[in-house]
Amino acid sequence: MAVAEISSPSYTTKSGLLQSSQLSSLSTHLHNHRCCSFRPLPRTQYAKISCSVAPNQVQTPLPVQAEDPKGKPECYGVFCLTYDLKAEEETKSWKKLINVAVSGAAGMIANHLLFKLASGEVFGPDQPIALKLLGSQRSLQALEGVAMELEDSLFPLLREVSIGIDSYEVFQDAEWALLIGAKPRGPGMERAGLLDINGQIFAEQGKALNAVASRNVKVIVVGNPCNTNALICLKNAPNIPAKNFHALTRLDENRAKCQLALKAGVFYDKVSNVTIWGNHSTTQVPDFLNARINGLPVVEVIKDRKWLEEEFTEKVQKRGGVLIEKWGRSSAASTAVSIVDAIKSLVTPTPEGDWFSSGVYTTGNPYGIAEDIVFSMPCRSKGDGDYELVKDIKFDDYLWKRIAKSEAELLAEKKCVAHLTGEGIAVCDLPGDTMLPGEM
Ligand SMILES: NC(=O)C1=CN([C@@H]2O[C@H](COP(=O)(O)OP(=O)(O)OC[C@H]3O[C@@H](n4cnc5c(N)ncnc54)[C@H](OP(=O)(O)O)[C@@H]3O)[C@@H](O)[C@H]2O)C=CC1
Ligand SMILES: O=C([O-])CC(=O)C(=O)O
Repeated sequence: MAVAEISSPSYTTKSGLLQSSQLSSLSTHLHNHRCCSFRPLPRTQYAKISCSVAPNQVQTPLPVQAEDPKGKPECYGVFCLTYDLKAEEETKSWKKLINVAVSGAAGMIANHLLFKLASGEVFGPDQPIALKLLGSQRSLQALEGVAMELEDSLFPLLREVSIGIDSYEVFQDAEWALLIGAKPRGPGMERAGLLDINGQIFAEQGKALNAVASRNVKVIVVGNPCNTNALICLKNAPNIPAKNFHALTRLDENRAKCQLALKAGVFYDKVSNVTIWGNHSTTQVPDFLNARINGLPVVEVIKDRKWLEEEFTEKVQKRGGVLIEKWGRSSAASTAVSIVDAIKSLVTPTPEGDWFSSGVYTTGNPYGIAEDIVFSMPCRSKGDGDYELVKDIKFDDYLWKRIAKSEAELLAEKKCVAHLTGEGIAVCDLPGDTMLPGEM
C-alpha cells in the first residue's frame, strides 16, 4: 500500500502502511500541499492515499503498487502521484470529483466503457472522475492491464483509479455503480442455474452497496439476466431507494431504432419515443405503437403491420444472438455505447416530448404492470439522475399480450431467486422458450 511520510515538508515515500495516529497530521499536510484526496480505508487502521491528476502538474510521486493479496483497492500507478494544480487550473471551475464503480472491469464491455467514462464523453468536460474497478482473483492481473492502459491514455479528467476484488472496498462512496461482471451462460447450463450463480453475485454486491456506497448511488445492472439481477441487487440494498436501480435495456432500444430507420429509409436520429417493454430477453417488446419517425407515429410511416409485429419484433429480440453468431462473442462496443446513453439520459434533461427505456422497479407504475419486479418502461429525466415514468402511452391488444408474456417471465424468474431476495424458498418453473438475447 502506498504511504507518504509526514515528517518532511516535501514528504518522501516508501511502501508500507500508515498508522491511524498519523492520519490527521498527514491529512493537514496533504491539504496544505494540495494533494487532492486522502481517505481512510474502511474496516482498517490504515490510510489510502490517492491523489488527483491534472495535466503537467507532477510534484512529488508516491510509490506505485497495485498488488494487494487481501484485494483492497489501490490507487494505481500514475494515479498515486501527487500533483499540484497550475495557477490557471486553480481558478477553473471543476465540478466535484465523482466516484464511479465498475464491476467486470476486465471484461469486454468495460474495455470500451472505461475509456469513454475517462474521456469526459459521459459526464462532461468539466467533471473529474475517479474510477473504482472491481475484479476478482481470476482477473486481477488483467485489471492491472486495464489500469495501465488508462494511465497511458493521459486523460486529464481521470483523477483516481483504484482496483480491487472486495466489493465492500471498491464500492466505498460510489455515486454510480455500473455492474457488468457476471458469469456467462455456458453450454448445457440451465437458465435457472445462471439465475442462481449470477444472483448470488448481485445479492452480495447489493449488500456491499447498501453498506458503503453513497446513499443516492445510481446503479445500472448490465450482467445478465439483468432485470432479475437488478431486482436481487435492490432487495439486498434496503437503505438505497429502489428507484435508483436500473437494468440496461438501452441497447435494445438502440437496436430497435436502427431497424425502424432502416425500414423507413431515414437516418436513425429521426426515430424517437421508442420503448422497450419488459425483460432483457427474447420476450422483450419493442413498442412500435408509440414510437415516432420524424414526429409521426411509426405505424403511419411503416404501414406494413405484419412486418412490425413479426419481423421487426423478432429482429430486435434476437439481435444479440445473431451478433454472437457473426462475432463469436456478445455485443461489447455497442453495449458500452448504450451504457453511456443510459447514463447521459439520467444526467441530461430528456428532449421535450421524447423518452428513453430503462429497466426499473415497477412498484407504483401507472400501467398496471405487476408490482415488485424490474421491468423496462418509458422514462423521462430532468437531468438530475432521477426519472419519472411517462404517462401518456397508448396500448392495444397486441401490445398488452406481448407485455403480459414478458411480465409472466419476470414473475417466474423472481420465484427462482426468492432465496436471494429474502422471500423464502425458491421455486423455479421458467417458461420453456425463455432466452437471453444472446441465445438462439
Ligand atoms: N444488458 C445488456 O444489454 C447486455 C448485457 N450483457 C451481459 O454483460 C455481462 C458482461 O459481458 P462482457 O463484458 O462481454 O463479458 P466478459 O466475459 O468479457 O466479462 C465479464 C466479467 O464478468 C466477471 N465474472 C463475474 N463472475 C464471474 C463468474 N462466476 N465466472 C466468470 N466470470 C465472472 C469476469 O470478471 P471478474 O473475474 O473480474 O469478476 C469477467 O471479466 C454478461 O453477463 C453479458 O451477458 C452483454 C451484452 C448486453
Ligand atoms: O446474451 C448476452 O450476453 C448478450 C446480450 O444480452 C445482448 O446482446 O443483448
